[in-house]
Amino acid sequence: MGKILDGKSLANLRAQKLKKEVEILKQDGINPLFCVINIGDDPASKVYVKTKKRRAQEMGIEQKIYQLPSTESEESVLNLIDKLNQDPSVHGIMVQMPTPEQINVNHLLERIDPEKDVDGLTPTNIGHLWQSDHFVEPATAIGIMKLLEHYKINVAGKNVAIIGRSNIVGKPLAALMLEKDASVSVLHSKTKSLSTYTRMADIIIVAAGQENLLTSEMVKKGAVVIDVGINRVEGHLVGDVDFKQVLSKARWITPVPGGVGPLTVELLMEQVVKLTRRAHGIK
Ligand SMILES: Nc1nc(=O)c2c([nH]1)NC[C@@H]1CN(c3ccc(C(=O)N[C@@H](CCC(=O)O)C(=O)O)cc3)C=[N+]21
Repeated sequence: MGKILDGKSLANLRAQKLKKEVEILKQDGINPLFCVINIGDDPASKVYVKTKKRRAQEMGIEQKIYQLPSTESEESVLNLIDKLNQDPSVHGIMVQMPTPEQINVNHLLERIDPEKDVDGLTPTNIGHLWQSDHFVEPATAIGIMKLLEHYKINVAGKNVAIIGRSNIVGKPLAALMLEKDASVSVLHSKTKSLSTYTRMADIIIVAAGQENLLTSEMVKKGAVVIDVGINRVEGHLVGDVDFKQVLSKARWITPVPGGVGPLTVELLMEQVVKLTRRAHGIK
């Protein structure tokens, strides 16, 4: 029987420390300010934005939400980003994904000042990530690394299988795993035999957005399984892993909810504070 990697508890533990850091900054007259741009009315995005807002409030971080209509032009979002880049009271900017189809998200990311890039997704910061010289990292990917570290799960020399090649999870996680000396396979919808890779893997990360994608036959006994999936099924949340079955085969597994999700939000808050300190030349 596997054990639970409790992302929610780790997020709360880290939040206690972060809250104190924010208090100290505020005593020095520095108020961390985080701006979220949400374009359109994707219901999942609205939930995430609200979750972040609540978390920011708990931390004493100010968050401004720019809710734009689904018809907003790319040009006008670029103008908003320029304005936030130039505003010295703004420490962090993020664009909630996905964006509507008239908008090329890469154009938006290119425009964000890398020093205000809370998500670590600007081309500059992705370059830094692959050069192993980074100061902000995509939140989900770094959250997973912190979770493994907290439970003393070493990745060096391990076979790591990542299912999903997104710019926000799969690719940056591959960079972070390589940096820690893992042997990484990045798998995706065109991979011929997923289980060939996953059965060899000591650590499996599933970030594909497909319910029950990872079943117990695909998992080596004693493996570590990290579920990044968020699927709403009949009003409740499930991940990409057949949790019940895989729990009995794995040594460690993350639940959904209460696994990677809360850590993603916590790491975003930490990056806001990190960028705030950096902007003010602290440490
Ligand atoms: N630019 C950008 N950066 C992101 O980091 C980003 C994004 N776009 N677009 C969407 C994804 C998804 N994401 C989540 C955040 C919180 C939970 C979370 O808090 N999940 C809770 C449950 C929340 C609920 O009940 O709905 C949990 O798993 O326990 C999940 C997923 C951030 N994302």
